[in-house]
Amino acid sequence: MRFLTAGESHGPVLVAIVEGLPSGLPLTPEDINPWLKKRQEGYGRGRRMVIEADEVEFLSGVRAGRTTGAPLTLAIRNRDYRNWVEIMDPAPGNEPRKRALTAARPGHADLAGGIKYGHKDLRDVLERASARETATRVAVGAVALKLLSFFGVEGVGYVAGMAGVWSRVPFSWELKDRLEASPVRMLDPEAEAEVIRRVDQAKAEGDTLGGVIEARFRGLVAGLGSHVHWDRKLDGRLAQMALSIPAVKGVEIGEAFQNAMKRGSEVHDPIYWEEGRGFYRRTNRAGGLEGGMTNGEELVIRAALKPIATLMKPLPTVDVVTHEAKDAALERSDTTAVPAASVILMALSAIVLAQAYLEKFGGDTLEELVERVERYKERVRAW
Ligand SMILES: Cc1cc2nc3c(=O)[nH]c(=O)nc-3n(C[C@H](O)[C@H](O)[C@H](O)COP(=O)(O)O)c2cc1C
Ligand SMILES: C=C(O[C@@H]1CC(C(=O)O)=C[C@@H](OP(=O)(O)O)[C@H]1O)C(=O)O
Repeated sequence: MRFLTAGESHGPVLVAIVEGLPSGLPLTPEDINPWLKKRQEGYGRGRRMVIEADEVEFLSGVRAGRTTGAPLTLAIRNRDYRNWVEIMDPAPGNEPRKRALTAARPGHADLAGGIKYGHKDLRDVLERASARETATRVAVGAVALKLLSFFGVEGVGYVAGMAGVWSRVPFSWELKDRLEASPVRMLDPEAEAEVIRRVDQAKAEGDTLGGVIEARFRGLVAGLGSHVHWDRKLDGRLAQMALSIPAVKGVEIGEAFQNAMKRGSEVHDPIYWEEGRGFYRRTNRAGGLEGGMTNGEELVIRAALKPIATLMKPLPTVDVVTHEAKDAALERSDTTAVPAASVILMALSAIVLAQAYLEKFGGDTLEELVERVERYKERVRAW
């Protein structure tokens, strides 16, 4: 399964084309829209999220509520486009550019993208660098998650810490639904209250915030990915996907950074076996991955998000046209997007996992795939 996305942040529409899905997968917008909504939410988001109400349209690949096996085209319209029609017009003209951006924002793609593609109006960079693009990828992730549900796999994304405050309530699947009621996708009400206070404070001071997000999957079979070649290692593939989320600068599988400072005897998860259950662990410090493969335990991936780049109290920069020292450009912006990013991390990880299932089990129809996964599960239980 492969996919491409296209679309600008303030253009008419965002699209994704997904190729390689099996036929027969039940799929309706209701499988996708709740995830798009969650991606828009979270305390600290800016005014853009009040304008948008993301909903997916199927432009190809689905008939009568099931995938056909043909490329699936997902489209999400930008409601904000009506305010940008002239500025985004593809026709020649629009010179001098309206709302041109020339004071490159430190931390955003503006300067490097401008140099690389030769744009002195840095809006030509911003429009595609914007995390708006993640709406389409989350839509693809929701399709992946739907596919995974037929293999008994479930995923969740939440915030481990943000604004300098860690959640002290460890994640458990029984508490999962509580996340939907938390404006910061945290399980710890005390931490949540303190985060909200700090977001308000940062906003009032024209500043921004980052955090640490976590995604988990349960129900995965052992043996997804492979140890035999670098580009088939699942940890590497998950990390690449995670690092492609705008503002993500660090990735951790399991308790990687804590483990690095301990002895092997304190870190590695002893192996046990039980009739009817097969191999299992009583601890999961490895985060469900060994040798670039799932080991049958829960998959745990964490990622670090830097604070948002656009500051309302701007940092010093240089104008790319005049070379004058200036304050960085002010654009409407989020104060923080950590809760949204946790949903993105889960959805994008689901894409990598769905790809790994499709590679291992093949099959052109959902029925074939499910049959093969079930047979493999039985074999592994008895192995
Ligand atoms: C959901 C989400 C929303 C974001 N919103 C903003 C924003 O409003 N303003 C901003 O400057 N950066 C925002 N970012 C981060 C920028 O997109 C990102 O920093 C930029 O593209 C540069 O890429 P890099 O940080 O990965 O180097 C957001 C990121 C995510 C994941
Ligand atoms: C639009 C989204 O996020 C945007 C990501 C973003 C950035 O620079 O990455 C900047 C802001 O864009 P705007 O100037 O239009 O408000 C965010 O709102 C979204 O997540 O759907």
